[in-house]
Amino acid sequence: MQLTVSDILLAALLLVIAYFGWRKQNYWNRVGVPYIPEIPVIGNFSTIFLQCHSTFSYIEHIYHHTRTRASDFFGVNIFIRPALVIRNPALIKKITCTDASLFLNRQMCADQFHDAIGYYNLIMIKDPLWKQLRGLLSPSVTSAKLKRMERFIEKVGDDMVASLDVLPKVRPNARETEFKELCARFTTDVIASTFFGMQANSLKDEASEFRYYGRKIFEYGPARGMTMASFFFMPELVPYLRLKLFPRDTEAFLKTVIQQEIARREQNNENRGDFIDSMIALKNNNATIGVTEKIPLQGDILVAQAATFYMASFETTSSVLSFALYELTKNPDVQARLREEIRSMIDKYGKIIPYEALTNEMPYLGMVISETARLYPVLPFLERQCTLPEGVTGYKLEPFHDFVIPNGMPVLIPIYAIHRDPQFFPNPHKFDPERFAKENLDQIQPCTYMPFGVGPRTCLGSHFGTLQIKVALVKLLSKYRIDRSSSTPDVLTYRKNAFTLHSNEGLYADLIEDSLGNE
Ligand code: HEM
Repeated sequence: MQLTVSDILLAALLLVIAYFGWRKQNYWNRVGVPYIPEIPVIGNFSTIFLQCHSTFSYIEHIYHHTRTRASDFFGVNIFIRPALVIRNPALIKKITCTDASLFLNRQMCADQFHDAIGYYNLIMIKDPLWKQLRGLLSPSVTSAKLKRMERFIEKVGDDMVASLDVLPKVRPNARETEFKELCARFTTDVIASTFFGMQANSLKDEASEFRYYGRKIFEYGPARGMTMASFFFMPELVPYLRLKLFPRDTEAFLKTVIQQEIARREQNNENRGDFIDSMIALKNNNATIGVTEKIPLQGDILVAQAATFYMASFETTSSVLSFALYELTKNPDVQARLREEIRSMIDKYGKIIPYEALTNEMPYLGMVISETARLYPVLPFLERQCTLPEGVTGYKLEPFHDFVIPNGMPVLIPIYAIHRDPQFFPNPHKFDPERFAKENLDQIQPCTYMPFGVGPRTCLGSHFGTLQIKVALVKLLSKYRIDRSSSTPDVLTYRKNAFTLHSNEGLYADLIEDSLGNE
């Protein structure tokens, strides 16, 4: 038999693949950490990358795997890179809070040179630039700023109810709607109005540009799905493939509208006290980030901040809001109690419930939202990367284990699986807002409830997101009671090609006119 050059090359390639496969499998064996067996070389997340499984179901599967369920943590391989998944809440606390300074970064990363908007933003950027940027952006979401935004959110809430009022009736006083699209339109209009001072009109106009381009960010067809998976699972590939965090046309749209708005306000000397004004102030004060090289917050870098707040805001908030409405549909007792609370506030304050009352006087509303965010966390896992000072090669996990996390290793915190673990939340699949009643809060262990993340890198918009959900629920439930419709799904399954929690099923319900308080 004669061997050709291509036979020899193929054999050599297979040998290299087999060697890497063996080394990877061997890594977790060598360091004595339980691990999830995988397809050699391709790693544990290949089926996610190829969009065969939902990330959420897969994370839950490996979390309860017989090989790992008794351990504080276990190993997985993200293609050829070993990563650690942490199960033990005390260890999560140690890594994300006590020793947070060594785990400030996420491993996902955009291309610094060809994707300024994807790279220079709070979600992707690495410390120390992250700390500087967070310090500059935090003042734009203080409670004083949120209080000022409330009237704009109320206005969008009224638009949302008006958009329901014109739906065709399926029975006298009953209309049917689908909550996912409704909520995405609500949160799109809110972020455009409150942060950018613009009318997105997505509740009124199906062809709204804001909604069209926003939808494209989270619409994961095969190409976009793999692009997003590369940011998470293979960040090294991102610069080579020139991948961009935002779809190109969405980026162009956001760039144009944000730059035009900045220019318009500067020309007219207009100040609305919103996010765009904060961006203008940063630019005019010559704010910079960077240690040796100072990078001015101007041009694309300024746009990057507005664009990522837009991305981080509308999908997350609408996800929690739509699942809350779905659970209220399925749990009429919870809904009745919540409507009673809303009725008492309307009796006290009238139709516009002040910011302070929404925040401090509606405990049941807060409990319903907290329980929704437990059962339906937006992300499957949080991720961090071990980043040690020069000269230090490893982070010791003692007294938990003698394993030492090497510099650069990704660490995953499987929040979806932890939130649904009966050890931490008895009867975990039951929607039970009582878990978050004041008298029950001490039963929730630290670092078992993390819908907004944990530690210094936690969500910057958690209060803003919660406020939007509160306003929307109050507006909708003061006018309508929600009933099951013939299309309300009993059980939900999750999309395989999404990194945020998305049901395959539409969240349909009947809206029954049943106004609280005087019209
Ligand atoms: C209910 C709605 C929301 C949920 C459930 C949510 C959830 C999250 C989660 C889980 C993280 C990762 C935290 C971590 O790694 O520890 C995050 C980060 C972030 N979120 Fe949210 N989010 C919501 C709304 C918002 C809103 C409205 C905004 C903006 C106005 C926003 C802006 C951000 C930003 C900028 C980060 C990155 C923070 C950093 O790395 O410093 N989020 N969010």
